[in-house]
Amino acid sequence: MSDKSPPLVGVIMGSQSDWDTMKEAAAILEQFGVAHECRVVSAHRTPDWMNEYAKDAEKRGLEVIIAGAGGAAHLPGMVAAQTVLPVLGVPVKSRALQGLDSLLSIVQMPGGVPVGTLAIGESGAKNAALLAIRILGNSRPELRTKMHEFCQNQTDTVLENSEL
Ligand SMILES: Nc1c(C(=O)O)ncn1[C@@H]1O[C@H](COP(=O)(O)O)[C@@H](O)[C@H]1O
Repeated sequence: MSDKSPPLVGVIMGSQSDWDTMKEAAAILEQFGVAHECRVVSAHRTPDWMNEYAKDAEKRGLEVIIAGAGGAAHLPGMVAAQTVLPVLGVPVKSRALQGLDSLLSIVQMPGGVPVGTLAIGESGAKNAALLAIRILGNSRPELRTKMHEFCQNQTDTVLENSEL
């Protein structure tokens, strides 16, 4: 994003082909004015880069990592294994199995290595960003206020359009 402040949220994904899904997370972070970075990082294809990214994240000032991947989606879990930052996993919809493979790869972590797993696809990406902002909002009153406004607007919009 154009903001020069250091990123608080890292949005990473296994492939450029995941961007159509993961851009929903970036859009929400943009909307709330949360400094973030978006990177392609793959446990399978760029394992050394993934290790470096996960290990450096905390000292670079990141506070939450959103990791999206499809198919054999090992990225969120492998990143969570190498950082104590909260990791939110987004199962990207796969062509062969519609994302069920991605979901099961991300959600069944062994006890001791948590990944907060979201829904498959774009809703999951959007909610991952909203959850990241709720986490950041615990210590940032301005984000807490914006989250109250977001929820109120959402409710108002539904109520205004409730007559069919
Ligand atoms: N699941 C992973 C990982 C990983 O977990 O490290 N790296 C790439 N991929 C996934 O492979 C799918 C197909 O990738 P391509 O479209 O590049 O062939 C993507 O959804 C990506 O997340």
